[in-house]
Amino acid sequence: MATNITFHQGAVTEDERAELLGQRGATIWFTGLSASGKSTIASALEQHLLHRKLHAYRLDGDNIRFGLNKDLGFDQASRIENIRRIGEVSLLFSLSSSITLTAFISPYQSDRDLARKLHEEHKPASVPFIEVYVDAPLNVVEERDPKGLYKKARAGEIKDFTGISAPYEAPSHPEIHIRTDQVDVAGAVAQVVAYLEEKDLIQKAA
Ligand SMILES: Nc1ncnc2c1ncn2[C@@H]1O[C@H](COP(=O)(O)OS(=O)(=O)O)[C@@H](OP(=O)(O)O)[C@H]1O
Ligand SMILES: Nc1ncnc2c1ncn2[C@@H]1O[C@H](COP(=O)(O)OP(=O)(O)O)[C@@H](O)[C@H]1O
Repeated sequence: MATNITFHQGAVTEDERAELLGQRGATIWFTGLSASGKSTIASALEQHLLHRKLHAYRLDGDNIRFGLNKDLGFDQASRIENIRRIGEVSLLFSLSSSITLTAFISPYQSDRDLARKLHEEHKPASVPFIEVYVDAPLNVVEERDPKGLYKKARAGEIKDFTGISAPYEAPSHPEIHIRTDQVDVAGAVAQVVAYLEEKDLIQKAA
């Protein structure tokens, strides 16, 4: 049977992949308390990027904690392993030229730093890693409490709950700091898009 498939010699380099697909990957790592707005902002940003015809993909609890990481709970060791695996997966997505959005509490600075190191020390070329601190005070997220989890945590029905009975280490030097008690979702997305454009990670909108 005749085919018109053209075979190319040798493996595609990372530069060639970016050239062929018209975009480079990057990982945008959202971190913050439960109900701070990570998923809401990451979803809105994903939609925005897709409508600009950019490849973007969001990793969050729904597609990671119910699949790859369904063996993990919320004790410290499980959270460390959760974030370690997500760091590895996000690197692979970004190497495939996707703009990868991760939306996990990721409460420990050391774990976020490991994910960053994995991206930045990748050979032959580092992969951009953008830490986004989705920041809202505890009283605000407790007031939002969309899933009723803070109420349960206060009542002692959920143990090791971040912000109540488990720690959250706020990023000391995030690339982007979003105060979701002060900006709305559109404003938050605009903040990230402006950063991506300024760093030439995406082209400025026409
Ligand atoms: N003990 C405890 N502490 C914090 N969160 C809990 C807990 N138990 C369940 N949940 C729900 O799980 C979501 C957080 O999962 P993550 O994978 O983002 O957590 S972590 O990064 O491993 O810390 C978190 O979802 P988000 O609200 O989207 O952050 C909660 O809905
Ligand atoms: N500025 C804002 N940015 C993001 N979410 C907001 C904002 N203001 C209010 N919210 C609300 O807060 C909640 C955040 O929930 P979610 O995005 O699931 O948080 P997380 O993923 O951090 O747990 C949603 O109900 C959202 O509508």
